[in-house]
Amino acid sequence: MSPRRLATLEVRNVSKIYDSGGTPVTALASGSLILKPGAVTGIVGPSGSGKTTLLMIAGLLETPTAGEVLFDGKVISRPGAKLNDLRAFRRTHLGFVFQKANLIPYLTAAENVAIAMQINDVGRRQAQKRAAELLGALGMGHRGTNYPSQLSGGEQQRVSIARALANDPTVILADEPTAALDGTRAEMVMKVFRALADSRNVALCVVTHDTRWMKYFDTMLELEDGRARESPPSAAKAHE
Ligand SMILES: Nc1ncnc2c1ncn2[C@@H]1O[C@H](COP(=O)(O)OP(=O)(O)OP(=O)(O)O)[C@@H](O)[C@H]1O
Repeated sequence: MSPRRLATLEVRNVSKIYDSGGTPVTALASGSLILKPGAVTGIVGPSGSGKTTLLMIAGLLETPTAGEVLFDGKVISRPGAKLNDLRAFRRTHLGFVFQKANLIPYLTAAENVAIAMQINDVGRRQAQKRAAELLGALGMGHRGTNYPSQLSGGEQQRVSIARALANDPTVILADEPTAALDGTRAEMVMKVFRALADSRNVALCVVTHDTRWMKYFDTMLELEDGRARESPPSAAKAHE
């Protein structure tokens, strides 16, 4: 595995308009993000305000209708970009955590993490060793041989975080990662994210409805009707 690059991912003035059966739907009128090493950025806002759309554009899973995405100062995505060509870049530099852990049911926890490295050409032995280390760091070292169905929702989510970390990403993008968890497990996930930023310099971006988590954010972006506005995390109080 090549050593991780510390770099900033910047989403600059993007918008997204979908064609819904001939009718244009503005999912995101305007948004910008700067994800720096060691910083946790929260994206908050009501349902339908464009949070996931912005995250998908940042994660190179959607192209913007206007604007651009830069990594380390170089443009990597813009309108019409071929996202398939960015697959290798995504696998190397980005990690994703979703609301549902989406683990492969017939693989153990350790195999679910290792396979993310093996598809990046890491040998089986090395992948298994690192999978065990990552699960251990997330308090899941004793559950590596369990299948997803044998794990609680919070445990599955920790496995999915280990999987997101497998290739030592520069940036982790998380979409409602705590929405399916109870309070204690949700808080644990947020603490893990904060620790990843603090101790490993990962740049984190977390989409959430839950303003309880603003204490973990360095920067917060509020979306309303597809428009983004940066505010200090303390301003999230207004949502409560
Ligand atoms: N592929 C698509 N085609 C058409 N409209 C879409 C598409 N994806 C999203 N939208 C619309 O764009 C708007 C923003 O969606 P988005 O999922 O980004 O919002 P969100 O803030 O993440 O919502 P939630 O909190 O409910 O997940 C919504 O009105 C949605 O219906």
